[in-house]
Amino acid sequence: MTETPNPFELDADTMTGGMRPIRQAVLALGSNLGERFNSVQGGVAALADTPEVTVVSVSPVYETVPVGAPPGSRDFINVVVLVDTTLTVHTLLDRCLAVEDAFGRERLGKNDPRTLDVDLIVVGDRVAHDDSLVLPHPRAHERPFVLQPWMDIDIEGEIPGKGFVADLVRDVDTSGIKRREDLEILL
Ligand SMILES: Nc1ncnc2c1ncn2[C@@H]1O[C@H](COP(=O)(O)OP(=O)(O)OP(=O)(O)O)[C@@H](O)[C@H]1O
Ligand SMILES: Nc1nc2c(c(=O)[nH]1)N=C(CO)CN2
Repeated sequence: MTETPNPFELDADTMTGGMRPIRQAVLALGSNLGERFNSVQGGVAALADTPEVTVVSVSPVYETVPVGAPPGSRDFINVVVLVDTTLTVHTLLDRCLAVEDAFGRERLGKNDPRTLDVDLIVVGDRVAHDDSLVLPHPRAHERPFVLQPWMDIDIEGEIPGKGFVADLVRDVDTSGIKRREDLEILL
């Protein structure tokens, strides 16, 4: 006889069946080398194509003065993306790195010009601190090119341990970031 499972009853199978919670993650994409907008557009499309990742929202496009980059570096194109995901944080990071590679990312010196950078800013309230991953991203709270686009699409955004994005953005200099009304990421 087959039994209809009771969805309200948690049994051992339910607990060990590999189900993972859906978390909202915030990702920041940037490019200051090559076809900057095309790389960011392609990066967002590749994330949207990822199993177990649903893109919920994409920010307006910003052109931003490079922060901490070698002299002569070109301005960045930056966007922020909100996703829902059941991937583990390390699988999500691996996917971000693979998307960077697919768009010709070369890993040269710190902050050297790059075709595509995909950073994990927060993943739910997960905290991580290992060799490959730090969450929340340790510099996001001081980066206008992350905070402003994030606030545009998530007025209640928060960096655990740092505060609300709407408050943090008031403490940074946003004079180096300009919205590109002529550009829009399409899904
Ligand atoms: N939250 C995170 N998001 C993305 N990469 C991270 C994160 N935490 C740690 N890393 C590690 O950082 C490594 C180097 O990343 P990358 O060279 O893209 O740094 P960056 O984006 O240039 O600089 P920054 O970390 O200041 O944004 C990655 O291989 C990854 O393992
Ligand atoms: N404007 C801007 N500056 C940066 C950026 C970026 O995406 N935009 N990324 C960096 C390292 O991730 C370092 N500096």
